[in-house]
Amino acid sequence: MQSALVDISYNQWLVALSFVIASFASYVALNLAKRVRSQDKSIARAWLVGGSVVMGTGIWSMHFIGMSAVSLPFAVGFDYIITALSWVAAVAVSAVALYVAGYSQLTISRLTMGSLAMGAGICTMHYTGMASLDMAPGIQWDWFLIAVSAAIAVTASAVALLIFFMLRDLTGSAERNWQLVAALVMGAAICGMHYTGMAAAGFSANSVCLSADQLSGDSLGLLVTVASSILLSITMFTSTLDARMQGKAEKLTASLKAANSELQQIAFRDALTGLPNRLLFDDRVNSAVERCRRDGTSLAMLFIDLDGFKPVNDSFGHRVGDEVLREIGRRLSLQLRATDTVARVGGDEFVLLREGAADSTAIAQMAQRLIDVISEPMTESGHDVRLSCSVGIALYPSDGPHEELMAHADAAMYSAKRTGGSGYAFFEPHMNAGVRQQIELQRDLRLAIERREFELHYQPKVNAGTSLITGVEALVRWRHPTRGMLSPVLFIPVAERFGLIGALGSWVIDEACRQVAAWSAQGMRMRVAINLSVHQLRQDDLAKRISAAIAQHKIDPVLLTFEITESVAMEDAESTLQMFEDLSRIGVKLSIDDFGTGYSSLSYLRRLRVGELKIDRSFVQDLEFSADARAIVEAVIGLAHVLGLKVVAEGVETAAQRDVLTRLHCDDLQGYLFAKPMTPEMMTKWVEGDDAPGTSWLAKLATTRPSPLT
Ligand SMILES: Nc1nc2c(ncn2[C@@H]2O[C@H](COP(=O)(O)O[C@H]3[C@@H](O)[C@H](n4cnc5c(=O)[nH]c(N)nc54)O[C@@H]3COP(=O)(O)O)[C@@H](O)[C@H]2O)c(=O)[nH]1
Repeated sequence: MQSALVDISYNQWLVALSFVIASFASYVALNLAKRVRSQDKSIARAWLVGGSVVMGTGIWSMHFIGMSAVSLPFAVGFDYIITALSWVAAVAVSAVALYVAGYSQLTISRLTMGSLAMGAGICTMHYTGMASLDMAPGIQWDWFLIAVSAAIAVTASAVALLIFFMLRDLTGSAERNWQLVAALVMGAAICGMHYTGMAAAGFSANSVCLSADQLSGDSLGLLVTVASSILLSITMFTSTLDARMQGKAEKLTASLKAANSELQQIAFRDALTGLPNRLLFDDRVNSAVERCRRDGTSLAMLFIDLDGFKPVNDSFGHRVGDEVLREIGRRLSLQLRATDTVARVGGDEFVLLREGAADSTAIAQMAQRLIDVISEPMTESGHDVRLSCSVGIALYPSDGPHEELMAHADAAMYSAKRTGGSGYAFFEPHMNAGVRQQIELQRDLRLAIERREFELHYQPKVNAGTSLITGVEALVRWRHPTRGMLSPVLFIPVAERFGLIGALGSWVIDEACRQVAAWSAQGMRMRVAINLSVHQLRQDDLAKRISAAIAQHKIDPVLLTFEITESVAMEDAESTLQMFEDLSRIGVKLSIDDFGTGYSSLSYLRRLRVGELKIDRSFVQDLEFSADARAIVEAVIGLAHVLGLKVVAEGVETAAQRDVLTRLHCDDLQGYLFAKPMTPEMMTKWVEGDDAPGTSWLAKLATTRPSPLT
């Protein structure tokens, strides 16, 4: 027979306190849930363990304070062991919650399993906690309210998980505000479960609490509140600090990653097309060759050179040319298989590497496909462009060691070009003759740059009217250890092709400056003209390098003239204009070499800050016999004078040529008639010539003299 139940009343302050603790614990729990998602697995694990203890303690204290809020008409106390077990249950619930929160996605099954496990844990904690009140007679339970409290526990857990996953994408104050709202909702849900659970318990009026002598006392609730609040606050502080540090570390890692990929992009990518550059391509070839050796497979290298790109660049301008190259890069990329690599290795040159090249028929089909896609018309900046390409193919291992593969593919490409372009050719040994020589020359050239095997020779220019020397042109020679003195015609193109012209050109500039300084020291104020190749002209720091050499040798910049061929000056008008501006700003003079072989426009010439035109040797040679050549030279001289430019005729070999040029008012003359290029020592003697040594550096050439040959 059941006895009458006592009316349970609650201390409202403690109820309110239990709500605050529940909300605080929820707020901290939401913070901790983010920490267990740390990238660093060991940090995540540490937060899971520590977080479960703290969060469990927080929830448990709420429950404990809630139990203490009940006022019963008899003394109560809590069984030590059972109370400790209820704490263990709270920690276990927290571990489940944090574990589920650690997943990157909340699936239905995770939500269901997680909330059921958490609900079960909360109920276990609560009812174990209730069981720590050892009552006689026992507590009379209202099973309906128990079921409701269990439902609230499961629902509150589900809501907590959902809220956490929803909050994850928020940042800053929005995140903090919503976290607070969510914590209050969760606090209310936890209290709802707890007090429903409490309402399910009925105590007989004649009950005695057998554990009254164990955990008890009025200040116990306060003690638990203070202890758990301190614990929660410390955890909250640590977690916030960790989040900040991790945020900073993540930002640092992200910016390091970005800087790294930017560096990679610069180092290994062609800036214009974004394709791999020569460096990256060589690296891929090395790896591919390794695989071929290991697996006994083969690979193909296709060298693709555009037919007709230069006229497009010249007529439509550099910007359209760039767009065309980008489009070609894109078209080639679309033809790639996952293991292929395509790179841009020169102005209009691309190379494609195909691993596991099955047979030559398949490769030929591929080459034809590349030609077809490149030949498709394109419209760039309103200009219709139609190009084609020549493709040279070299296979590994059949076409030789991999160091020579690109040169062989290149040679095959030239062979395809020679037969009219828009076609492909497989490498054949007879194509190799020139290639091998170029490779050897390139190798020797690298050593020569290190060993300084070069010399500058100087050829005078004389005034057509007075025959006074007006300056000299510096011409480089290579004293090859076995082949003797080599002409720049042989090695300058190789230096340009293999990227060595920068180093060689810098040496020439430095040596010419040194010689100007040496002549100055001897009392000879000699003007020296230096040739610049296209690659040098496109070096951003060219003006800086020249300035540095001028400063180092302490010479007057006006004594230096830089000669750039007309076709190079025309190739990229905008950047040429810019570079000429930069060079004239440092005080050096500029001259257009081989004039008449390119297609300069008058307006362009006016904008270029040049002071001199050099008429190409081919016109000079025809002067004696061709009226046309005379007419052209006369027109060029007239035009140059109108523009305020000095005219130099190069390649003057006969007295008759000299006389015609003098009659046409050409300013200066240069050629074998006066002297061949010579060493600086010979040049000094030649200059001093008939005059008493050291009296004057001006050699008055009344008649042509036999020239010292090199
Ligand atoms: N980028 C650089 N180019 C350079 C440098 N040094 C030379 N060069 C270029 O190499 C080309 C060949 O030069 P070189 O063999 O020295 O021939 C020069 C003269 O020897 C030759 N010349 C001079 N007078 C006559 C002549 O009466 N007849 C004749 N058949 N040849 C003659 O002409 C060359 C000079 O030409 P140019 O430069 O156009 O004034 C040549 O293109 C050089 O420019 C270098 O350091 N860097």
